[in-house]
Amino acid sequence: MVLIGRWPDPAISLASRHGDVGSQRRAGTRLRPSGTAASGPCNAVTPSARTSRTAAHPSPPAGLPPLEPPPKKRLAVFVSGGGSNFRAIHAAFADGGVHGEVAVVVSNSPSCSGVAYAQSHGIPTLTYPAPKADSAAGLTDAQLVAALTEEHQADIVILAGYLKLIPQQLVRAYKRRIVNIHPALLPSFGGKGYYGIKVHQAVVASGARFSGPTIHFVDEEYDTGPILAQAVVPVYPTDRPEQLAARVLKEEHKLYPQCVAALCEDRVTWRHDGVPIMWRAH
Ligand SMILES: Nc1nc2c(c(=O)[nH]1)N[C@@H](CN(C=O)c1ccc(C(=O)N[C@@H](CCC(=O)O)C(=O)O)cc1)CN2
Ligand SMILES: NCC(=O)N[C@@H]1O[C@H](COP(=O)([O-])[O-])[C@@H](O)[C@H]1O
Repeated sequence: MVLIGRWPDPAISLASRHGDVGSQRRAGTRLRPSGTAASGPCNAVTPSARTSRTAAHPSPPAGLPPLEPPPKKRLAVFVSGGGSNFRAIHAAFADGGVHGEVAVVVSNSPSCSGVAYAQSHGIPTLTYPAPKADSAAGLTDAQLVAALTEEHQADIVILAGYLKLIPQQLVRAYKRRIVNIHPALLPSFGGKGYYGIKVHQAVVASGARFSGPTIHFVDEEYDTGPILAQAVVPVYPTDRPEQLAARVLKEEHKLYPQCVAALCEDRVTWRHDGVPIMWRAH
């Protein structure tokens, strides 16, 4: 796998910048969970972030109360099927690798295994939109926004294999706080009709030699929001779509938890022209 990233001046410290994620809810400045200034941008966080977080909890100056870590970011995760990306993110939270927690899971398919996994771990679940067959069973757009902002107090929204359009009302309520994972290198092979195996069928049919996951911020259309991170895998001319899907999915499960960690630790800033930059914890 080859990682592609932009490399502005690594000396810039993120500690003096405000991330968009979570700054709406916090008053004043707080020590970031890792307690360290970020160093250099990346499109994926290296495993060393975990050790730097351990090393970075400073002992308070004599006579002062111990520093309290900031509250964990609360995530709303949207799924439609197996939820393998949700499980990868949840596992990263469980081992303390990411300073966040899943507050609620939302699905258009209440019987999908992603919902079953959430319920087996005591995570509340919501249905949006209502399944066609039973319109009484799901939330309206307004009810969804109220549930996430008031009842569950979600800081960040994560789309993980979710197959329905996120409504304008939610996109506006969570400006620069909703991300999605797409199994191809956007802007290619994205948009309405490009989901699941259909994406990989199109990539193989095109003769492209590379593919890989894209993590992007969500706007009001499918797959057109600003790109946060990508990873690249080879596409072989002999590949069947299922083989490519498995190769890409393996990279999804590495890249998404790293991006979610950066969002939870306020290590994402925005370039003047609206391009997001993910900074590596050192
Ligand atoms: N407002 C946004 N909502 C969603 C986005 C987004 O970028 N902005 N991303 C999608 C995820 N996605 C690709 O990453 C995607 C999902 C589904 C479709 C699609 O064509 N869906 C079909 C219905 C499929 C079904 O019901 O089984 C359709 O709309 O006709 C395209 C891209 C999640 N939401
Ligand atoms: N356009 C959206 C899309 O195709 N998403 C894709 O659905 C697959 C299943 O996700 P999951 O195993 O996390 O449910 C994943 O490959 C994800 O990238």
